[in-house]
Amino acid sequence: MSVLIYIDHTEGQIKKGSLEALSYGAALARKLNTTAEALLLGTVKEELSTLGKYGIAKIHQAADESFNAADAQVIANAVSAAVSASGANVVIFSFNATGVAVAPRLAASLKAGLVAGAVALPETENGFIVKKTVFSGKASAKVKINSAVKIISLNANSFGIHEMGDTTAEINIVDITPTENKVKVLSTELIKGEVPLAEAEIVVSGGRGLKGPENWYLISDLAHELHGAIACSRPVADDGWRPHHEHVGQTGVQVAPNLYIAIGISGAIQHLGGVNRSKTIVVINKDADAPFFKAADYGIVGDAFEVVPKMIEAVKKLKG
Ligand SMILES: Cc1cc2nc3c(=O)[nH]c(=O)nc-3n(C[C@H](O)[C@H](O)[C@H](O)COP(=O)(O)OP(=O)(O)OC[C@H]3O[C@@H](n4cnc5c(N)ncnc54)[C@H](O)[C@@H]3O)c2cc1C
Repeated sequence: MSVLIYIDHTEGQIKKGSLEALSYGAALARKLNTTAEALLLGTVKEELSTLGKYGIAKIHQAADESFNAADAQVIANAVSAAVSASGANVVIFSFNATGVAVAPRLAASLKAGLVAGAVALPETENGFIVKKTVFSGKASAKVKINSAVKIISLNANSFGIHEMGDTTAEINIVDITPTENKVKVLSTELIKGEVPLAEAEIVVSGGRGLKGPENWYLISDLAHELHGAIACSRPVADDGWRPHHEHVGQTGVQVAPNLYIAIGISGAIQHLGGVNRSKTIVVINKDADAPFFKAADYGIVGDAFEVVPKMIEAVKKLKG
């Protein structure tokens, strides 16, 4: 019996959301009086044993390089094998693209109950009850998992990353080989020079209040100064001002940065559904009654064309 946390990675780097999942899994293991173990499929640049500082006792690694580009079904098959071998009864994923694709497949194969998008540690006094957000973050629900193996995917920024001290994790190389890929990724093209939106710590986002694509320099200049990613509301992408991969919201990319700056965006529920997991939200809008202010941590009522250049200057001054 143990808690097994799946370590997600890209380009040789462990994703920040996985560090949060490790912290969450370790806290859950302490609550259940058991051990926290982690699973890495493929290879990363980091020294794995240092992940002990998040409270992880043991890391199982299946180091076959082809896992680095495996599809969700292959990963689910491998995690399933690791769960059987380690005897884990709780499996934790990040609620990101990998978690969304892999966790349900694993649940089906293990006949396990899954709660996707958890926001707190489970209550374990009377069963195993997990709190999650529903209706695009407008409400929360408590879900009881009754199956022997339980799977949770954790919403970003809902638990935090917690270091426990300089403990070293034991590394256990496991003999799990990838099953055959049903699909094959022939090539991937990374957009160069841009901070990837879904992983960004800071996102600067613009809406129809910017009036047109010719004014987008306000968004890109601020994003550049803050080393942030650029995003937009859906109508901005629909009107062709910006590419669709930058559109955030219920029907676009879901983001959970430390800082989300919304400029000239009204704050419609469909937009908020994709950004309300951000740690800090700053809203700049000339309409004091814009709904976005209700979701904001900080708000500036003002004209973007006056406020944003001043912000850019202030950031430059701070950096200088
Ligand atoms: C099924 C469905 C799914 C949808 N999915 C999404 C989604 O995923 N993402 C999404 O974003 N939308 C989505 N929408 C659209 C959503 O309902 C809103 O229409 C959209 O978010 C509004 O975009 P906006 O805030 O940029 O524009 P507007 O609603 O036009 O708001 C512009 C804002 O800019 C402010 N403003 C104007 N001038 C200035 C200025 N000079 N300085 C500062 N502020 C200024 C205004 O006060 C206003 O608040 C969806 C809609 C539907 C029906």
